[in-house]
Amino acid sequence: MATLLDSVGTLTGVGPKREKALNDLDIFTIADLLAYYPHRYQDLAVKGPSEAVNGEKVTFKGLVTSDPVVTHFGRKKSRLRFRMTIDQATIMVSFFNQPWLGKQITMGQELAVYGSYDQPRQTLNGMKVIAKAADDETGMAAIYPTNKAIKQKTIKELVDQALQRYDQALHQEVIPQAIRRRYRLLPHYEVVYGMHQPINAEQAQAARRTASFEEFFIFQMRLQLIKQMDARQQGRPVLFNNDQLKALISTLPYELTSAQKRVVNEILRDMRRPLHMNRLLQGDVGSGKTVVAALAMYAAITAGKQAALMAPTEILAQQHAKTIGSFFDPKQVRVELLTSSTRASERRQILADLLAGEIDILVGTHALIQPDLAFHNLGLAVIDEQHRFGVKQRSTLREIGMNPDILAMTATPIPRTLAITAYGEMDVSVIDQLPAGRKPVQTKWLRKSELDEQLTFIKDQLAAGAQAYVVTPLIEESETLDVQNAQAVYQDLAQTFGPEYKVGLLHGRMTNPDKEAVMAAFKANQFQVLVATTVVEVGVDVPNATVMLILDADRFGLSQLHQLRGRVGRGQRQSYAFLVSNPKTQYGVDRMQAMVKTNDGFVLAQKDLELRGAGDILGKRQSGVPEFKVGDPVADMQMMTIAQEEAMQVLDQPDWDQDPEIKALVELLDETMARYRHFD
Ligand SMILES: Nc1ncnc2c1ncn2[C@@H]1O[C@H](COP(=O)(O)OP(=O)(O)OP(=O)(O)O)[C@@H](O)[C@H]1O
Repeated sequence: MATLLDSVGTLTGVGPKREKALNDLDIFTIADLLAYYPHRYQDLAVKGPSEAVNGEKVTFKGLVTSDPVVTHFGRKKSRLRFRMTIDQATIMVSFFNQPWLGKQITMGQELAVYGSYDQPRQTLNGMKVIAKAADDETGMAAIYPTNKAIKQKTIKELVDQALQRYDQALHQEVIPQAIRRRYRLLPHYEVVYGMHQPINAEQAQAARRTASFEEFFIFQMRLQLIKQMDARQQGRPVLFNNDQLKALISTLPYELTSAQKRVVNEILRDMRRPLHMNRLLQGDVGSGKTVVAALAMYAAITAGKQAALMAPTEILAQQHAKTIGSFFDPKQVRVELLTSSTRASERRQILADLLAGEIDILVGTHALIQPDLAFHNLGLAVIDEQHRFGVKQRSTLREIGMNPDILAMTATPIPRTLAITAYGEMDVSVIDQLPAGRKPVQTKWLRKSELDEQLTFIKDQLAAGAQAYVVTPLIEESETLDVQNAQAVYQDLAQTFGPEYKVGLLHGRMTNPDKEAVMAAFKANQFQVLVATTVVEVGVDVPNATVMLILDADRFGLSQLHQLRGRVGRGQRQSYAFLVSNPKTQYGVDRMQAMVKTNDGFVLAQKDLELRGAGDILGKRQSGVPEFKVGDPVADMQMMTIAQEEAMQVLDQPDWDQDPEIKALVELLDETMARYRHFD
């Protein structure tokens, strides 16, 4: 029987070559083709000049009342003009650069022309001649996104063919009726027809609304299903020793904040359950995520398991290994660091000890997900700065790591709706409180001309024993220029602050051991000013630093600026962030003002989301936010939230997939489930 999962290759006129071209547009099945919606429409409804609006695109139908005249200008440009009488009115029609039309148009002919209407001049700037426009014809011509190998016309014909052949199948529903009623959504076949062949703009819009919901709903059903399957599959409780944990907590140099205590409990509850943990730990910069991770790892150790922590950069891996090591008695808990710069002999030893179960915690970078690396008994994997690792790495981790519990940490506050899109399959814990005694960072925006004055202020801070970061921006994506710029700033400031104070330099072109050496020296206060490119962006922790000076601050996104600012204000002293910039646009001004106004990462992330979109918050390359074809998860946040809630409720019903009414949905998800099983 024909189903929507048939290959597009089954359509007439689709040979192997065309099929390949369709595949390039992500069209594999009939369902994909029918979900390949137009991105806009041309209103082809025939109108008279009296109904037409100036500047609007219209179709006029009338009699050609003059011979068409072609005028050439230059070598390639031309204009074709003729008069047309429509009802009682006469207008002039022009076509630019289509001289061949002159041969097809003759005086006395009935003609329909689509174009844009200039009312004061009574002219129509023609775009296309419509062959057989009947008076009663109404309609919108769908315009599809295409590639070189596939033309508009081809897509249109294939869609028409599929609509005819698979009409029956379109009567199966994607969204359960109760949900459709609740949100006044259209039945599926009306959506498909309304998207591809709408009669008017209103119908197209109504179809798009339901189509967006369908897309979100299917997406959420997939995520929630994955979550369910994830939870069902692994059933190994981590039976930790509460007394040992309490003992460790009592040795910490500070009291945990109540938010830290709450999330530790959330994590421990997950770990103890015979289900697989997949949890995201969110906390604003400096909120104290590291100690939470350390406690979770220790819990695994008391249960006789190992733990791993993956960081996005070597500097961070190094720092984490140190901090985490400092929480434990080295005789009881062995922490090792493994990065790509670990020496071969040392690496071999680590691998052997890891397999023998002699290492309790392994901290590292991507170097941790190598195929030759095997744990004796990995119970928990902590992934820092989650969004820099993709879903793929997460599954590799599964493959090599015997499917441990996963705790992902991110310092980038993610607005809730974005979180349910990017991390919908994870449970989320939020540390929404900073350790006591922190003074909010004072942020000031200054023009370049005011910089010298501030340097004096910074000098005073250094005199009081504090340290300062100076950050130089990315210049037009060129690392060489970045480095040159950072070097120039470095030399400049070495003059300004020297010889009393020492200045260091850190940039992306340095080798990892060099970077580490610089960071370690800065942390040890061997120099007081660190000039750096954005390599210091995430996670670096030097509590004695109280000044963050960011040059050309308008080149950074809000979330990035907030991350940078988060490098200071980590100790008891008052800290300062100076944003130096002369923004050229209102948008730049808005961003500087937002930074001055609030210290709340969530507020800024929300603002960034509104101003720049999701990719910028989560990092362009690995945003983790899936692309949507029809719906816009930012503009339609509320709809996404509803889709998630409804999807969860559907999945809560035991035999939801037996409902014959939503057969189309079940079929779509079957495929996902199969694919997912294949990964495991
Ligand atoms: N409960 C607490 N009381 C006092 N200080 C704390 C507490 N928890 C953590 N700290 C300290 O706060 C600083 C920030 O902690 P941590 O480095 O874990 O932050 P983070 O959440 O990882 O932030 P970022 O994402 O900015 O790196 C550290 O110097 C840490 O020692």
